[in-house]
Amino acid sequence: MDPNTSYDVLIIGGGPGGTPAAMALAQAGKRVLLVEAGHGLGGTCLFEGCIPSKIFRETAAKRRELASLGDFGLPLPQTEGMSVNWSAVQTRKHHILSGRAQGALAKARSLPGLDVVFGRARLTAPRSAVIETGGERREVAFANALLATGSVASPLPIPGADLPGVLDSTGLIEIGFVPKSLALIGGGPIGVEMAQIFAMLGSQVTVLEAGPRILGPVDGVLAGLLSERLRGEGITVETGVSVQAIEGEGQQHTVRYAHEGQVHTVEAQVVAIVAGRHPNVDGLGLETTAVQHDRHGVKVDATLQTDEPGIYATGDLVGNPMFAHWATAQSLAVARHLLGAPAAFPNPAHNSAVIFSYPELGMAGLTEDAAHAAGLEVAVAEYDYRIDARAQISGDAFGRLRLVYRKDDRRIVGVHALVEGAADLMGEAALIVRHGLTLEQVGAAIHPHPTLTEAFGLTALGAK
Ligand SMILES: Cc1cc2nc3c(=O)[nH]c(=O)nc-3n(C[C@H](O)[C@H](O)[C@H](O)COP(=O)(O)OP(=O)(O)OC[C@H]3O[C@@H](n4cnc5c(N)ncnc54)[C@H](O)[C@@H]3O)c2cc1C
Ligand SMILES: NC(=O)c1ccc[n+]([C@@H]2O[C@H](COP(=O)([O-])OP(=O)(O)OC[C@H]3O[C@@H](n4cnc5c(N)ncnc54)[C@H](O)[C@@H]3O)[C@@H](O)[C@H]2O)c1
Repeated sequence: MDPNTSYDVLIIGGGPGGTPAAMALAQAGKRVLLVEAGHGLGGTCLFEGCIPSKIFRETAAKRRELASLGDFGLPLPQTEGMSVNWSAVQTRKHHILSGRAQGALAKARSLPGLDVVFGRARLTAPRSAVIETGGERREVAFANALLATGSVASPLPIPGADLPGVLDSTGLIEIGFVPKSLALIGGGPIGVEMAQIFAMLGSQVTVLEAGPRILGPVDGVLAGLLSERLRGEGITVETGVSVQAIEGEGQQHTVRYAHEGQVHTVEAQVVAIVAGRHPNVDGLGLETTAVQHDRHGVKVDATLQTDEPGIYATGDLVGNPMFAHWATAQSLAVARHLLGAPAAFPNPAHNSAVIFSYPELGMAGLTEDAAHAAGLEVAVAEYDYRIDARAQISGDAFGRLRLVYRKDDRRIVGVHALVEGAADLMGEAALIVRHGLTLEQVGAAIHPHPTLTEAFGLTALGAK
């Protein structure tokens, strides 16, 4: 075999589902080809998702903080209606993104066994692929492949969805101004995060959600509290709607939707469709292999192997859950598996995540509903962050902690926290559910005072 065109492992997609496996396999001595269609390593998470959206949130949160400084004995003049230098925010974003992409590429290029190629890969048979870069074509053979091409925004089949001024989440990440008004179609993690970011920056925001509530799969009590918070901050949240059409052009749009049998309209300068994402299989050449997929994702077994022996898939391409850290955990597990090492494939019952709403909503393990659906007999111990010392000191004593535990052995199977700072509580939460700690074990740990994490011990000790 030609060593220039033949690889131990071909990895398609340089996001969190592809790059970690590429590096781990190359570090272990495998000859690996990593192909990325974009212009840098990092995927949706780095260029259009996790990182840029949190960069925007940081600016929005700082603006909000400045506006509340008077409550902390620091009255500043003219914080009300403070303008936002949006081009400076976008420049800061580009700076962070390019620095991170350069760092990832430098690390990848330092590994002798790893070839990184920027181009589009397409499978041509179960053990071969073609890579197209500009006008050039290169054919490669491989022993194993990992497909990690992620997901793309799902379009809405309604009139006006393809109007030039109607954006998806990538369009919002690239937007050149803070809109006066913004209508978001979809109240999932993207809709909620964007709603609060732009509302904090001064936009008049409407969220139109088809389901009975925003953030359908998360803890219902916390989603309800967050929904109240959004409404209290002037965001219009409509649930149970059926969006019918988008009209308008340039800077003025009208969204028509039905709600409880009545037709309503909302006017907005910018409309964004953020109604879910689906696996990115287009042009991947899956039809030349036995790999099977449907609209939810590529079919895989417990070792993330597809129906084509030797070809694996990870991350958003496999479907829900769609999180960067989940994609990375899968990627590293596939690498270990291919190296013949014991691999712990990630278990959804142990996943953790944070919705970067305001306040943050963190979750690890099962919700109460998911535990019941799994046939577990569970109870919930709750803590109200209004009485919490740290939350009171921070000036935002709002939110709830909910520990879902099994009634038989008092093991905690789910941790759900809505409080500003919840993101940093999820490390402990992930360990609690991953290792099945009991209420008594968590209660016995000494949590420092005054911190938000104290609530874990207090809630565990106070459970019936
Ligand atoms: C607005 C937004 C905010 C988000 N925020 C968070 C967050 O805060 N936390 C979190 O955990 N998750 C977040 N996510 C989800 C997260 O971005 C994804 O779950 C994660 O990026 C999935 O990683 P992946 O590697 O599977 O796919 P991707 O990151 O999408 O990477 C796939 C890569 O494959 C490349 N590719 C596609 N086709 C080909 C081809 N034929 N040849 C070569 N390369 C190809 C693409 O260019 C892309 O770089 C967010 C997503 C969005 C859209
Ligand atoms: N902080 C994070 O970890 C984070 C942040 C953003 C996105 N993400 C990930 O990215 C993925 C995509 O996020 P998303 O929010 O687009 O998807 P989602 O599928 O999680 O939510 C989409 C929402 O849109 C609603 N919807 C669907 N069709 C609709 C319609 N016609 N009209 C109105 N509402 C409609 C759905 O009911 C749902 O509530 C998610 O899987 C999520 O895990 C994660």
